[in-house]
Amino acid sequence: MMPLLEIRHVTFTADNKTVLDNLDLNIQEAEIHALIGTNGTGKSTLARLIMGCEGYHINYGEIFFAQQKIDQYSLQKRANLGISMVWQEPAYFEGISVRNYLSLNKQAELTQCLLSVGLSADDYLDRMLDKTMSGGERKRIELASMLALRPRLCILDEPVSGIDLLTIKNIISVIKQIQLQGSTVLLISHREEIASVADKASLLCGGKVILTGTPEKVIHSYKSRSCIICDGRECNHVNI
Ligand SMILES: Nc1ncnc2c1ncn2[C@@H]1O[C@H](COP(=O)(O)OP(=O)(O)OP(=O)(O)O)[C@@H](O)[C@H]1O
Repeated sequence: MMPLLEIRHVTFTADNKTVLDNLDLNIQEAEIHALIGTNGTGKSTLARLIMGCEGYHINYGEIFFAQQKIDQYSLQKRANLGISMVWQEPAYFEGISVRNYLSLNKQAELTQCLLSVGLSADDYLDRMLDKTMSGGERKRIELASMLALRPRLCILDEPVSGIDLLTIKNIISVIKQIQLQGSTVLLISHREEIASVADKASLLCGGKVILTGTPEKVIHSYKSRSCIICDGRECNHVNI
């Protein structure tokens, strides 16, 4: 089966530093694929390269989405193909209410979307997504927007950072719900309880994907071989 997202031999250099080095990664349609790796190994950088963010152009390699080569496409064109992301740091949207941001017509759907992330429609629908809302609240609403938007590929970068412990269970079920609604999910997370909801996982180290397998296998390898040793600069694990 052809993967939905295919990253072939991607190299990315920033400030004379090779962040991603001949990286390969395949993500199959409808799977939740967790991407694991220590701080600074390039997980968010890879997400930005897939999205097509400003300043993020691959130096070498190719990125295919649904069999189209997308690595030269603009962010907008990729978004139109159905690639969407919840950022590690949730954004502010001045002048936009939660109701408009979620842009669903039916009140019942809006209510359900917010309930999924543990928020009440009565309290939140008419609030603004600006500085009057906390980071965790904005993050939850961004996650709810994936349920509303139903993108073909949903990239979640550390979906529970800033989320309180009591809400983490809701977020895990939202990730599963996003998949059930038909999205493929690239799930970036350090946290075992989050990564273990995935169908498959990949371990990033030294700018490369060095292992792909079940989340259990990849988490075990990550913990026992401790990528902290190589600190993302020089990988001792390439020969796993
Ligand atoms: N535009 C850029 N300019 C300079 N350095 C960059 C740029 N983009 C990424 N980097 C560097 O690439 C490395 C990887 O960063 P990235 O944020 O992708 O790591 P990460 O794996 O997502 O880390 P974390 O788990 O801490 O979120 C970092 O050392 C970062 O400073």
